[in-house]
Amino acid sequence: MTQHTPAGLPEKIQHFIDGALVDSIGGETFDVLNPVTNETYIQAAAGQHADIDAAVAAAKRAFDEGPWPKMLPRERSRVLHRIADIVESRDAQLAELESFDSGLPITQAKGQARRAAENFRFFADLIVAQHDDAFQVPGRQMNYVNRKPIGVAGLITPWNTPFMLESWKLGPALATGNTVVLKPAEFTPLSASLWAEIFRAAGVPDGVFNLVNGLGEAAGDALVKHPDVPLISFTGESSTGQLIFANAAPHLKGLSMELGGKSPAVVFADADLDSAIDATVFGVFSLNGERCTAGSRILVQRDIYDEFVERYAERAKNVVVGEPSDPATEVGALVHPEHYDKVMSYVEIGKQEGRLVAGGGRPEGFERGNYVAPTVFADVSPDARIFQEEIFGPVVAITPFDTDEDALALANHTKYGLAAYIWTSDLKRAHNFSQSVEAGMVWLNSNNVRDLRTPFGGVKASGLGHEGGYRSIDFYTDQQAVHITLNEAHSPKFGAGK
Ligand SMILES: NC(=O)c1ccc[n+]([C@@H]2O[C@H](COP(=O)([O-])OP(=O)(O)OC[C@H]3O[C@@H](n4cnc5c(N)ncnc54)[C@H](O)[C@@H]3O)[C@@H](O)[C@H]2O)c1
Ligand SMILES: O=C/C=C/C=C(\O)C(=O)O
Repeated sequence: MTQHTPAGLPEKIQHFIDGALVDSIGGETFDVLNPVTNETYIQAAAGQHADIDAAVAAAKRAFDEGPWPKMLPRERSRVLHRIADIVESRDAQLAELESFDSGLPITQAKGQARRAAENFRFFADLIVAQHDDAFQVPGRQMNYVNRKPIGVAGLITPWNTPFMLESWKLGPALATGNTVVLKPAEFTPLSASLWAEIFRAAGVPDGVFNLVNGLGEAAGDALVKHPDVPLISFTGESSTGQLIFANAAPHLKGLSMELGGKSPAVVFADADLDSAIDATVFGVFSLNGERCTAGSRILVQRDIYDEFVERYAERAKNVVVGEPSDPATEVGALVHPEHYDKVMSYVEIGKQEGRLVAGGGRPEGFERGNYVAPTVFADVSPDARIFQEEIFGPVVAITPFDTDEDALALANHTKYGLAAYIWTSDLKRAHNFSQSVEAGMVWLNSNNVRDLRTPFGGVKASGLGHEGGYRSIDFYTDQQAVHITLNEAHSPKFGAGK
């Protein structure tokens, strides 16, 4: 298998601080691996405390002294629209880079930049239309809300769909007038470099957007602990989220946490089975299974269980595993050998815990690279590790249930609460189930499609707060309440005598 290498790879990956591409102050670098060969294909600057200090200082200066937070919404909006236009025009290039760096199939990497662009457009339009609350108490007082950017936002992002997930934070943080320091995931730093070029070309002032690459324990940790960074928006594993929560506590920072998941797809006997199978196969094998909202536990009503398992396993065996740049590929290479080892360890655990009906290891004909055959375990008990723990790869657990109550209990029997998918032709059941299932997002008889303006987030160990649309605007702004007395007659007159 020959791998297609995208044109225009940079020589190295640098930080972008105060409008300039720079190496780490101490010259530290780390290796970035190609997931198809596991060879180092590029070096990236490894940010340390001092690099984060420099980036935060630039962002703080740009916030305190620069034009960005003070610009008229109309002016900032124009810049954001220019960003969107450039991002959109680079969809094909971005898809190639993303697929090469992360191992995502090229067909699934395509369109992500367009989605990111749409997100910028939404916030560009919203800040122009934005109005805030005012509460009148006639003849007595007036109260209104002053919405203000907060300062330097620290954005920490994961390696699955990196560019798009970065855009979910960059769009609203910048639209509302904050300045930012982005620390992208170390497994996939390539696409984030594009932001530097894009923001520069769109006319974003120096220091407004800063990028520091590096490991979570060094660059990420320094950003979280920096006293001049009042906001941290984090997407990643729940365990990392817990650590960040603790590290941010001494500063009482604003936190938005989009964390892991082990989302149930519940298939009732009255479901449209063809559509349910299409969606549940896509739900865990798209994006290589490296998807926070993956439907990685499928709960199937007993009456249709055997048929479902049989049909599902057949489909999984037919999913095309291949080189990420091949347009026929449906599942590519996992992002990194460390992650591959983790996923493979769960495949072995699954063989002890469930009945293997598809996959179960490396697909035939793949001697190198992080390839895992789409793997399906049936008859998985609810206390099994592969039912409870996020695998984040092309591995799914199927479990039977009898009644609606059983289905709900199984769906909620996990520490996570990100997404839930429900398949039934009974609408009342679907809506009742949605009300009781512990999930931040529910899809009813639906594939994983959604509008980016809706709130995105999880409950329980899957997160804290929501991103998307107005929720993001609220996170990235202070809403200062201003109160005015209109009539002194109603004011207390302490000490003025009777
Ligand atoms: N809920 C969501 O919106 C959503 C979306 C995508 C991914 N995810 C989750 O992300 C995880 C996969 O991503 P990952 O493996 O990159 O997650 P991760 O937690 O390992 O890393 C995420 C980011 O945090 C940084 N980091 C690591 N340790 C840190 C520390 N001590 N201080 C500060 N930063 C630190 C990393 O360098 C990286 O940039 C999965 O659990 C997945 O479910 C959630
Ligand atoms: O892993 C997270 C990626 C999810 C993508 C979406 O939910 C989306 O594009 O709406």
